[in-house]
Amino acid sequence: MLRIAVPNKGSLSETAADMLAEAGYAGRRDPKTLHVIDAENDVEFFFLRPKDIATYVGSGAIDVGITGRDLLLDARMPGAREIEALGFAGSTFRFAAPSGRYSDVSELDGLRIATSYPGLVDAFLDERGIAVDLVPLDGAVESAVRLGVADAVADVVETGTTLRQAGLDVFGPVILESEAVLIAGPVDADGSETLLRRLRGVMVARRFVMIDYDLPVALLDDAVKIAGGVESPTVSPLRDPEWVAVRVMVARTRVNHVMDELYALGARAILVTAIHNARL
Ligand SMILES: Nc1ncnc2c1ncn2[C@@H]1O[C@H](COP(=O)(O)OP(=O)(O)OP(=O)(O)O)[C@@H](O)[C@H]1O
Ligand SMILES: O=P(O)(O)OC[C@H]1O[C@H](OP(=O)(O)OP(=O)(O)O)[C@H](O)[C@@H]1O
Ligand SMILES: [Mg+2]
Repeated sequence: MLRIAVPNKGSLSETAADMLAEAGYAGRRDPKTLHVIDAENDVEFFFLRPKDIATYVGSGAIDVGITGRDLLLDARMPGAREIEALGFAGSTFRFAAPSGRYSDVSELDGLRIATSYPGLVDAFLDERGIAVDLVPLDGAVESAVRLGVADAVADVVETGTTLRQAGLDVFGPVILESEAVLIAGPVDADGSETLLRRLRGVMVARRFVMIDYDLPVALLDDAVKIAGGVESPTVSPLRDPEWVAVRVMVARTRVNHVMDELYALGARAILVTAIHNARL
């Protein structure tokens, strides 16, 4: 059985569980459940703290897992590696301090830096020959400067709201662009390819919709320039020989622009439908 680690709580847990459910796996009904056997799919799930998942996977105790790229690097487990970005929980990892206090990371030498990702920050600063006094905290790191335990922080930034509310601004280079990732251990486990293919199918279904429309055949080349599909649009004849029906996948984020442009070109009966799953 393939052993899969899934975040038991925090920002990653809900979407990770949703993706696995969409991929056809059995979930858990009770948030306190730590272990689920899905015999039909020949996998078992271990619900673990996201911070610990790279440790389990890197040691080989669990075959694959869902965690954050930042958490994977923070764990510094040589046996654990990213095999696929999963397209959710996107964030950047940044240094921040009271507005205008520092402009470059080199100014941090000898200062106190609060973070809940000491492994990640240490590796980044080490590479640049900067020695700081790391203050490891569990969360709400943005308050550490105001409360006087640190001169600057290094933390997850998504919208920047938490930083702004704490009177902090980012400075220096982007330490890391992070998102949720699928990780694997030192050996390729049986069944991990199937899991990966299923999760890719779920990502396609989340990212794309299907557009169908009717179009005068003379306009087909122009229409394909607007929406070319993943490989090539499907074109079917209509009873009227001057017209064709076209079917094409479009990124969800672009769908309204594409509809506007196709309509302006002369397409009619434009219909958008959801994709529930896919294997490309
Ligand atoms: N606001 C956010 N936006 C996007 N990703 C986030 C955000 N906060 C945390 N993450 C990501 O979630 C992962 C951390 O999850 P974890 O559950 O350890 O912390 P958390 O979501 O802050 O939960 P908690 O602090 O409630 O325990 C990291 O990969 C991090 O980049
Ligand atoms: O840029 P923003 O959109 O404000 O998001 C970033 C914040 O979100 C997370 O905090 P969370 O609420 O998980 O609390 P924590 O710091 O205790 O982990 C993260 O640790 C940042 O503090
Ligand atoms: Mg948090």
